[in-house]
Amino acid sequence: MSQSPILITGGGQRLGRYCAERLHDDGHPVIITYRRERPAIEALRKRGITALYADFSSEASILEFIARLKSHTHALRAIIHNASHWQHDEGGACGEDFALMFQVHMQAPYLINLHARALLMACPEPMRDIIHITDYSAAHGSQRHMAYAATKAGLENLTLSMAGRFAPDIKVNAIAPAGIMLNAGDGDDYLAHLNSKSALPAVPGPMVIWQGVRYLLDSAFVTGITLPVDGGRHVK
Ligand SMILES: NC(=O)C1=CN([C@@H]2O[C@H](COP(=O)(O)OP(=O)(O)OC[C@H]3O[C@@H](n4cnc5c(N)ncnc54)[C@H](OP(=O)(O)O)[C@@H]3O)[C@@H](O)[C@H]2O)C=CC1
Ligand SMILES: Nc1nc2c(c(=O)[nH]1)N=C([C@H](O)[C@@H](O)CO)CN2
Repeated sequence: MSQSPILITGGGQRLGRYCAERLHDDGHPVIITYRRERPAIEALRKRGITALYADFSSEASILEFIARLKSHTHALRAIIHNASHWQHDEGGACGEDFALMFQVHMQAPYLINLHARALLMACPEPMRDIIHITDYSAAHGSQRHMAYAATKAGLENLTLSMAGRFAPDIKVNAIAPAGIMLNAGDGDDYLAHLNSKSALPAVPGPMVIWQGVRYLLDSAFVTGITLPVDGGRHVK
C-alpha cells in the first residue's frame, strides 16, 4: 500500500475523478486539485480524498498552489497532470485562449514537476512517477483545435525532456487519449463521427485511461513514452 500520496490535477470530474477514485480504491492516499467547489468535491472528501484548490491560469497562481501543496505533504508517490482547458479555434484567433491552454497544459506541469521534484524524491517507495495526460492531436494536429493540440504537443515534448532529466529516480510518461468520453450536448451524429475515426469504434469511458495509469505506475522499466489510448485512430 502506498504511504505517499498521489496528486492528480483536475480530479473533480470525468477522467480525473474516475482515476482519483480508483487510486484511492487501490489504497493510495490521493490529493486532487479543483477550481470550483461543488458536491462532487465534497463527495470525494467524504471518501477520504484530499481536495486542494488550484487555478493554473497564471504563473503566480501555479506557484501559489505549489506552496500550499508543499505545506500539505512532504512526499509524493506520483503526479498526474490531467487538468485541461479544451477550446476550439472557431471565431478567429484568440490569443487569450491560447495563453490559457499554454498555462494549463505546459506551464503548470513544467513548474509543478520542477518544484515538486523534491517531494517525489522524498517518497520512500521504490518507484516514483509523473504522468502527463496529453491527446492524440498532439502528434497528429487538429484543424479545429489548433492551439489546444499545440499546447498538448508541448506537454508531450516535456515528457521526453523530463524523462531524461529525472531518470533513474523518477519515471516520466504520457497517455494520449482520443474520444474517451462525450460532453453534454454531443449527439448521435458526433458519436458516429468519433466512431468513424477509430479502428476500434467505441467511446469507452474513463476505465481505459485508468488502465493506462495503473500500467505506468506499476512498470519499473518504462519511461519517456506516450501511451496512445485512441482506438487505433492512426491505423484507420
Ligand atoms: N474526454 C476525452 O474524451 C479526452 C480527454 N483528453 C484529456 O484527458 C484529460 C481529462 O479529460 P476530461 O476529463 O474530459 O477533462 P475536463 O474537460 O473534464 O477537465 C478536467 C479538469 O481540468 C480542470 N481545469 C480546467 N481549467 C483549469 C485551470 N485553468 N486551472 C486548474 N484546473 C483547470 C477542471 O477543474 P474544475 O472542474 O475544478 O474547474 C476540470 O475538472 C484532459 O487532459 C483532456 O485534455 C484527451 C482526449 C480525449
Ligand atoms: N479538457 C478536455 N479535453 C478534451 C476533451 C474534454 O472533454 N476536455 N474531449 C476531447 C474528445 O476528443 C471529445 O471531443 C470526444 O470524446 C478531447 N480533449
